[in-house]
Amino acid sequence: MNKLRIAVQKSGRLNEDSMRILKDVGISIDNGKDQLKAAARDFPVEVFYLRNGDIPQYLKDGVVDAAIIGENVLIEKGEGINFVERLGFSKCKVSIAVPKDAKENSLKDLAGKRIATSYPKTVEKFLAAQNIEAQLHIINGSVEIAPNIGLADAICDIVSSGSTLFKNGLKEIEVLLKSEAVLAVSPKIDAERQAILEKIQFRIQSVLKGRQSKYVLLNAPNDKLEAIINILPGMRSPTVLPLAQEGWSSVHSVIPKNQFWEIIDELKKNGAEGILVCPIEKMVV
Ligand SMILES: Nc1ncnc2c1ncn2[C@@H]1O[C@H](COP(=O)(O)OP(=O)(O)OP(=O)(O)O)[C@@H](O)[C@H]1O
Ligand SMILES: O=P(O)(O)OC[C@H]1O[C@H](OP(=O)(O)OP(=O)(O)O)[C@H](O)[C@@H]1O
Ligand SMILES: [Mg+2]
Repeated sequence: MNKLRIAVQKSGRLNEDSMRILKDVGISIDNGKDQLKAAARDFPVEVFYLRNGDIPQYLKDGVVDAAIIGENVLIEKGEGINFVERLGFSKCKVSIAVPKDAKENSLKDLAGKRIATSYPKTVEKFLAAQNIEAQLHIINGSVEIAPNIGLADAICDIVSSGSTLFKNGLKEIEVLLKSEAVLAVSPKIDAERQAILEKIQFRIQSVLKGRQSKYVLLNAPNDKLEAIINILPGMRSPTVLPLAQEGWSSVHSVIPKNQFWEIIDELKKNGAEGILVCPIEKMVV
């Protein structure tokens, strides 16, 4: 049987979360990064450890069938490569920034100026869409230093917390795109490997849904049940079980993680007691 070849970043910001999600979907790899290629123990998958920036070309050539990669890199270098799943980690923006006291405040102000970036195609596309011509200086790292050393008037690079911009005395003036890690697929993938990929994709979806949810258990007096059930969404509807103590019930439900505190406050206000909250490993709906 052919194995699905998945590329992940060898080392860097995507590596740890990529390996974790593979492990969570049942793809365990014995020996890691020292080998550039490793077979999974219990699934028809081979993992290739590559530089993030090289992965789009491997996907185009069909040397790997799928990859975990930043959407920003696909946009820059991965024309014709689709992704099938957003993975919820390595969230960042690709933004243009200028020195904080500069008079430039928008993309239009950059006409004729020098922009240092590792994302030349992305910048060119955005400038062209607004009929702006600027000079691009392509550099591979430490882009934020360029204005301070007189190399450029502006930069275009990844922004996450904004602390690198702040430390280098820069201000963001335009967000070109938002990015996160995605599961990308080679246009050359064959049917057999596509079927393996679909299995993995299904498993990833249940892991991601689990990560976005919490399992809640609570006790409530029976006369408060209706109000409490109205607060709780549940997968279909909450489970209600009688407690040994008469007049009381135990209520179980699944709630979205991002509404967690609001829901807990409401539950308490409406008479819930002994609230327990548990993580959900996987959720198949
Ligand atoms: N500060 C950040 N916060 C969140 N995500 C980030 C951040 N910096 C980079 N990323 C995301 O992680 C990806 C990998 O970044 P990283 O700096 O580890 O690798 P790289 O140097 O761009 O690539 P290579 O593997 O080719 O050396 C980026 O393409 C982006 O999607
Ligand atoms: O907004 P922040 O949270 O400060 O993150 C942004 C910084 O993170 C990335 O650099 P990284 O640390 O990956 O170093 P690199 O340039 O060597 O890739 C990116 O290139 C920015 O410089
Ligand atoms: Mg980086």
